[in-house]
Amino acid sequence: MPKEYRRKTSKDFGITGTSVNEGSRLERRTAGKSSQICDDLIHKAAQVAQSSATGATTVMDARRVPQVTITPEGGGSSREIQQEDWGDVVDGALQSEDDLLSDNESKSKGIVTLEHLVDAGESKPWWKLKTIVHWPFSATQRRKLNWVQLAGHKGNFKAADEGNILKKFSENEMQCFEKLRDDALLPYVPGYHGVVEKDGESFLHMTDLLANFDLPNVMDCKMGNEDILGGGSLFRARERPKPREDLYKKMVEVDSEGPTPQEHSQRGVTKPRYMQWRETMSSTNTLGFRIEGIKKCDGTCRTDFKKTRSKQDVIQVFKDFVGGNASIIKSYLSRLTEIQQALKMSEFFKQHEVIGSSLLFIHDHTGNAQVWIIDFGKTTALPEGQTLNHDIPWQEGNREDGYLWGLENLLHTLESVSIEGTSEETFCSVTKENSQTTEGDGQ
Ligand SMILES: Nc1ncnc2c1ncn2[C@@H]1O[C@H](COP(=O)(O)OP(=O)(O)OP(=O)(O)O)[C@@H](O)[C@H]1O
Ligand SMILES: O=P(O)(O)O[C@@H]1[C@H](O)[C@H](O)[C@@H](OP(=O)(O)O)[C@H](OP(=O)(O)O)[C@H]1O
Repeated sequence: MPKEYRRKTSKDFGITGTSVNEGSRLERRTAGKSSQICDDLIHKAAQVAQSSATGATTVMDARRVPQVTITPEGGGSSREIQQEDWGDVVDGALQSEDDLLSDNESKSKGIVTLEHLVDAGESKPWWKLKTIVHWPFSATQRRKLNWVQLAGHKGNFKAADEGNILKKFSENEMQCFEKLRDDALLPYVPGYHGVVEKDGESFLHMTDLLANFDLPNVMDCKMGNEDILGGGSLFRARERPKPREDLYKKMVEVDSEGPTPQEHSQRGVTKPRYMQWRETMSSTNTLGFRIEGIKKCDGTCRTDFKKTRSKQDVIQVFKDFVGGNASIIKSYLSRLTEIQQALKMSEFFKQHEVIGSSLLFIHDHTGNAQVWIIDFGKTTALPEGQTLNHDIPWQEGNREDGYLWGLENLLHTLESVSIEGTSEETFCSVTKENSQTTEGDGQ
């Protein structure tokens, strides 16, 4: 099932939020081998329901890996996760949409060429606009776009009119954009221009954040944690998840000792297990954010940050990303502080579990440096009257996403970059090869 359809249905999962735990902070643990993590999870799972380790933590404190229990659909009592839950091969029908293997080759790792959906036929009404009346689209505007996509699947985005892009439709994301129209976060999210439909396929029409930059440097930082059993993707795979070979291969590529003996023998890893492993290997569990990918102005791209975990590692990546430019770091810090303030004022943020969202950092040689909040595909509204803190640890049922905790750590990390200073400045010269748009395709 295509990802967009999976997303479309996510609102229908009947997510039942329970009381928000305002209380304790748990220490997150930075574990070594993921096999140890898995064992540890199983041993510690019994403590989850009553997990009440108390004590204030400072922002940069490492926290404990969230414990996992598997909750039957429709509520009911939780049970502890068992080794076989991770490794159970399910016969017959697929148990979850995430059991479907995703094609790793289709994951975007940097520069992509965005195609237009349009056909040359001027007389045909290819575009049916749902929420905007006028589509200012002429043949001369139909350029292919050399674009930067640091996460998600290739093909999720299409070129649109000048300065805009189309993203495959997701109900969650559309609802978020609609609500964000009147929210304090509006200046920090891509401009949203409605839903566009063509041949039964829908897209979100939004601002291309790269459009005002010249040879942009781009970084995607994924914020917060997955809600292991909540509105996030693991929710969909919680019941007897099926081991996936593609995830097993991705795990082995990073750490051959990552899989447990059972996972090795079945050559499969379930999605919840993989996602937890991802969080533990990267800085998500220790800092509340992780770097997903970077594209630099020289055209080079990196998405191999799965093991970038310590604060010092992250500092190093940021230093390299800004190429020694202290004023860029200063601009980023100031923009992040604004975002932090806006988040604290935002009604939307209070009422939503923000999962899998990223901060997109963009700067260029002119000194222009901005940060935006992107990707609301897995962001879900809480039940009426419920709100989140976003800075307390996740526990089953509390749906806390750790977003503000991650942001605070991100600010501290950038402050450290600023204090430590940067070595030498590097600049990019404009070349035809890495300029953003290519010639019109004549359609
Ligand atoms: N409005 C935008 N302007 C410029 N670049 C964007 C914009 N939205 C997304 N991107 C780029 O596309 C990448 C993927 O975006 P996004 O996370 O929204 O896609 P996705 O398909 O929902 O990803 P995932 O499957 O990981 O959730 C980002 O890392 C960024 O490089
Ligand atoms: O970053 P990685 O290591 O490549 O791992 C992917 C990443 O965690 C994505 O967020 C996730 O998509 P969702 O967020 O949509 O769940 C995808 O699941 P998928 O393989 O089921 O698409 C994972 O494979």
